[in-house]
Amino acid sequence: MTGTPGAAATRDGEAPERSPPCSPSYDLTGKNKVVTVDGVRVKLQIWDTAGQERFRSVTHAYYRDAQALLLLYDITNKSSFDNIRAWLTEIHEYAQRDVVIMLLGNKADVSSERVIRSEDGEMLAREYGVPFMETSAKTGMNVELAFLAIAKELKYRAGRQAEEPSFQIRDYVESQKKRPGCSFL
Ligand SMILES: Nc1nc2c(ncn2[C@@H]2O[C@H](COP(=O)(O)OP(=O)(O)OP(=O)(O)O)[C@@H](O)[C@H]2O)c(=O)[nH]1
Repeated sequence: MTGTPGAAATRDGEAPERSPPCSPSYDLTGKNKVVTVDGVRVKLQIWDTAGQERFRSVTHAYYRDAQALLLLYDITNKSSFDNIRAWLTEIHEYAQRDVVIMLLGNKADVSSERVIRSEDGEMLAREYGVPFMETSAKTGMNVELAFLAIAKELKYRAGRQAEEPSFQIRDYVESQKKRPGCSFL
């Protein structure tokens, strides 16, 4: 799932299935996930696209109707990071205009093999105006937060009341995310 829309989330509907990755302890791309946001259960249907080696063979139908796309790169793999721009261009062309996009730099636990600095991820995210954080499917760092932030955004959009203060997903992620190297995950 690296260098690709790692997970596309819709709140309901049909979606292609794909086996989840086996070894990491936390699954970024399980099929369904229910997240409780302010007492409301938001069901996310999640599907994983092919990896970078199959870049461009992914049918647009995979993400055309998605309400949210998690774009993952691997912090130990430069080409996965370089692919993100191409994906953002694709998404701009084919995805829903108001799709929620989040950029994730995964494998944050393997700092010894890091080739992409956090700042590079942050800069790219800023350029495209999307929230960013580093994650680890192995330790679970920021994994729940990624889904919670998406669920909060989708819930906010679905039930927005005029007097309700607006939910800013980027501010929320910045305030909640853990940085690699922090002793508390
Ligand atoms: N250390 C570490 N390993 C990870 C992490 N996430 C995935 N891996 C490992 O990286 C390898 C590839 O994981 P996948 O999730 O299959 O990668 P992928 O990019 O989805 O692969 P394709 O979608 O099939 O191209 C596996 O050996 C995983 O166990 C992580 O956060 N930390």
